[in-house]
Amino acid sequence: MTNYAVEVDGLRVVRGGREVVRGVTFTVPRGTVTGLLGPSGCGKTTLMRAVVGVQIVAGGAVTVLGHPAGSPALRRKIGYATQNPAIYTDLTVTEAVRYFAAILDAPAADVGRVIAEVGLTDHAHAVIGTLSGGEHSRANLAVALLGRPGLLVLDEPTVGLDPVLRDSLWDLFARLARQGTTLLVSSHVMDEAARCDRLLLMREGALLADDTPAALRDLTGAADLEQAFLRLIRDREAAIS
Ligand SMILES: Nc1ncnc2c1ncn2[C@@H]1O[C@H](COP(=O)(O)OP(=O)(O)OP(=O)(O)O)[C@@H](O)[C@H]1O
Repeated sequence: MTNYAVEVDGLRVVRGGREVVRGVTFTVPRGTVTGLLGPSGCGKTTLMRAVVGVQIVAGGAVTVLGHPAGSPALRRKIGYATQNPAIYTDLTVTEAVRYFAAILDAPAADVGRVIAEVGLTDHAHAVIGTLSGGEHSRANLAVALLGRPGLLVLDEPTVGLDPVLRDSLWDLFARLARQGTTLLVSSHVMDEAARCDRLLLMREGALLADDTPAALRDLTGAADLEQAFLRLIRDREAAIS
């Protein structure tokens, strides 16, 4: 068994006639939280879609938990929470999570567990359409946790959450990683980068860096990761011109 949950080699993706992922290569070690960071439109969602196996790719290879991305063998091994919650708004949180648990063949006890893990126990019987944006996206995240998938791919799971909730979700991600789950989490909030074991910094469809937060600070001499990212961009642009 390889030590990597995700292996991406020379991935290229064309969308709307434009190459939006341009020959990206990286690995994600098992049992870690890897942050995928970069400005809006840099290709984070597209890269995640390729890992989940729902993106047509123009070139390269994506291997997930030892199988080619999109293989039927991976169907229950990946939890994917998209940016736009895909959960029925006319059901209660418990009804919706129970519905997906049945589809995924997840144990019945998982329903209460995942609702508690995203901090929605007090809203378990609220209709999803009446929840706030942050609660709605946490209900969506709960579905991704069903069945304890080996890989969680979470697209901006903390958008719209207050700092306390964001902090508790990052605690949850770290706890899941300690239990052996691998997490690939996108964000464009740089202060969340410090909570990751490894960072993939993306810009304009290419990877600027693939390292630990500490190594990125050392490499750039920057005090915080936002500055480190800006310095990497500046150095890259200076090298090109
Ligand atoms: N369905 C689509 N058709 C054509 N182009 C698309 C499509 N979806 C995304 N793109 C383009 O692909 C590029 C990468 O988009 P992507 O959604 O992967 O970026 P992102 O980094 O996730 O952005 P954000 O942080 O805003 O979600 C963008 O230039 C976007 O305009």
